[in-house]
Order: sequence, then C-alpha cells, then structure tokens
Amino acid sequence: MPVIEAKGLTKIFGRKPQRGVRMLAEGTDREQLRREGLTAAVINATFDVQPGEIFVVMGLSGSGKSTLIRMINGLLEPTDGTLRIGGEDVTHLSAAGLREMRRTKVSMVFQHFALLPHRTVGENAAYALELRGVNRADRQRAGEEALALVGLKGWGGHLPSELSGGMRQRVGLARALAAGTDIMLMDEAFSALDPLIRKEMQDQLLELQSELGKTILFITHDLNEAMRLGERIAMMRDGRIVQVGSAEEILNEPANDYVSQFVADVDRTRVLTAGAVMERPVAVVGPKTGPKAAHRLMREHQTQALLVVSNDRRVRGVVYEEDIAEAVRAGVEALPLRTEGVAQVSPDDFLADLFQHAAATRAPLAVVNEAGALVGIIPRVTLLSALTPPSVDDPRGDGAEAALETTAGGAR
Ligand SMILES: Nc1ncnc2c1ncn2[C@@H]1O[C@H](COP(=O)(O)OP(=O)(O)OP(=O)(O)O)[C@@H](O)[C@H]1O
Repeated sequence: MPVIEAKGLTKIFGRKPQRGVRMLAEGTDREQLRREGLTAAVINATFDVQPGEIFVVMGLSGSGKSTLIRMINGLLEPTDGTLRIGGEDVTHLSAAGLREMRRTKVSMVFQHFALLPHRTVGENAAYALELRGVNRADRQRAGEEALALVGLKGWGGHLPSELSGGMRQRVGLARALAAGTDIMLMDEAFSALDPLIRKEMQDQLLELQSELGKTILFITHDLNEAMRLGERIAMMRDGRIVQVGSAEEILNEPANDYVSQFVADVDRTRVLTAGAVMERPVAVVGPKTGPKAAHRLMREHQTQALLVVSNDRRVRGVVYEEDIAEAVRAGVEALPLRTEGVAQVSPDDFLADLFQHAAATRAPLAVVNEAGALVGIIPRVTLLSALTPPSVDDPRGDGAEAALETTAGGAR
C-alpha cells in the first residue's frame, strides 16, 4: 500500500476556487484562469509514494512544489482531488485531525532549519516529543539518539547559534528523526547549504534512509540533487506533474520536449550508475563448457568476449573470441581464460568513473555486489553510448556483448 497517495490533487488560489476547477475541466488554460483572478498552483497531481522510497518533486520556481507539499502536511486544504496518507483519507481533515496527523505520521525538514534559537540543540532535536507531552528523560534520550544518527553526538548542550549552517540542518534532520514518524517531508532542505556540505548532507540522507527505511518526499529545484536522491522523480511544470520516473527513465525517455530540454545539459555519466544501466546476462552455460560451445555462444550473441563466473557467481575471468578461435583450431579442451584486467565495478559507481575500464578492455564490465557476486554486466557499447544521449532508433545501444558464461546450472 502506498504511504502517500494523491489522486487529481488540485489547489487553486483566489475567490471561489471551485470555479477554477470547473474551468480547468472544461479545458480552460492556466493563463485564462489567472486573468480571472485565480492561480492554479497545483493541477490534477496524481502519484503515489511507496514505503521506504525517496520520492523527489522537482520543478522550477513557481511550478507548484511548495503548494503540493503544504497540502501533504495539511497546511493547505486541497481544492479538488483526494489525498491519502497511510491509507487514511486526509483530504478534508479537521484542524484537530491535522494536528494529530502531523504529530504522529509526518515530520518536516525546512530549508531554513526553523530551529528555536534560545533552546539547546538537544531540546530542538526533541521538540516534537515535547509537543507530544513526552517526559523530559525520554525526550532527552530520543534527542541524543537522533543527534548521534546525524553525526552530532555530544552537541546537545550547545545553542544553534554556535553551529555552522550544515550542522544546523543536521539538527533539523535529527528533529524529524526524533519525532519517530514514518514519513519525512523535506522542502528544499539542502538548498541553503554550500555545495560541498550539501553533497555531504545528501550522502547522509541516503545512508540514513537505507538504515531507517523512512518514506521521504523531497522537494528541490535542483535537477542534479533530484537525480542523486530520487528513486523516482516527479517533474512539475506550471502546476502539473509532467513526468514521474527514475533518473534513468527521465534521462532516456523524457516525456516531452520540456523535460528533454531540462535534462539536456545534465552530465548523464555523473547521474547514471552502473546499477542503473547494467543488464542481466543473456546467456548461461554449464560448468564444463568447452571452447567450441563457448564459440557458438559468442556467435549467437554476436559478442567478442564472455564473462566467466563460478557457482557462487564470482567472476573468474574473460574469454575472448580470438583466443577461443585459436583454441578450437588447436583442439584445446579448456577455455582460454584471461584473468588480468577484468574490471569489476560496484552498482553504485557512476558511469563517469567507468570509462577508463571500457578503454582498457573489450570485455563487458562485471557489476558485482558487496559480497563479490555478479549481479549484472555492462556491455561496452552501453557504456560508450552513455556518453551521448540516446537516438530514437537505438535507445540503449546494442546489447550484443551481454553474453555470460557461468558454471551454475546445466549445459544448454
Ligand atoms: N497563498 C497563495 N496565494 C496565492 N497564490 C499563491 C499562494 N501560494 C502560492 N501561490 C502561487 O502558486 C504558484 C505556485 O507556487 P509554489 O510556491 O507552490 O511554487 P514552487 O514551485 O514551490 O516555487 P518556489 O520554489 O519559488 O517556492 C505560484 O504562481 C505562486 O505565486
């Protein structure tokens, strides 16, 4: 079940906003509404956020991001559509219902930290619990735990004014964590920070999220930040969501000209990771495969290199077509395996860091997980084509090198 579910969510500012809903339904555009004194800030937003997901809403200034998040945290009542949080319809909750929702389900991290200046860092971190009436000792413990999570162990007794901007935002994050809600809304939370600190905070958020599994809705106007953080990204323009997809989908299959122009300047190789472009191996053969069978396989898949892995999916080496052809001619039984220069990369590596491997070898790159097991391969052509945006005819490049030999399973 989605944690946040929006259906046709619409917010119109101005007198008699329902009038605007009707006009939109009749096909009147946003500009005409504006001439009538109505601002359609969010129009027909439909999306869901899954448990444990980082969902990014991305758009330029004025595209409707803040209005959207303010509906989700109950500060604005939708003009139309429905909103469910944790399965509960919260579209038209009473003031008391909204307070309760904010106390128990949703916490918020703001761009300008919103810390209480005369309270200590520890008190700020535990503030949500104070509002909830939790006793001092429990508050203090929860506050300290949350500060430790964000790397501020021992800072609880200081005042916010004694902290740098990056540290203050960590307190903001700790406050949301101490609140213990499953959902965190982050509104341009890192936009006020210097680039280096900002990157550190992004890393920390990703790390915390993988540990704690929070559901995060993150708002930003920065495409690179969106692509770094978002498992899925909703692109907003003029109040409408124009595309929802992973960074890779948005880069490779932009929904319209607006999105493609938007992403045109992105350095794809610093956004796409090995994990995002890797392919599942297309060929699997048995343990005792001889050069002849391997040669056949290579021709079948039009590849000049095969990765060889063992039963536990550890990469053992590469065989090249030229070696195989030679082995077949000479009647050799064993595969002519080369073990040098076999590049193993992590799913998290950015493509930009992989080109040197592609230049050094003709073999597909082996993508191995932390345990050292093969999880996918990246054909060299994929890597090279990532340097240029895809053409319509050949969106992914030719996957022909995606052949793999493994000793797992029986011979085909
Ligand atoms: N309370 C309000 N009353 C009237 N119009 C509003 C109100 N809040 C926002 N708007 C308008 O709604 C539109 C969307 O604004 P919103 O702040 O949601 O965009 P945004 O993408 O968050 O932009 P920014 O990053 O600049 O905050 C804008 O045209 C804005 O002027």
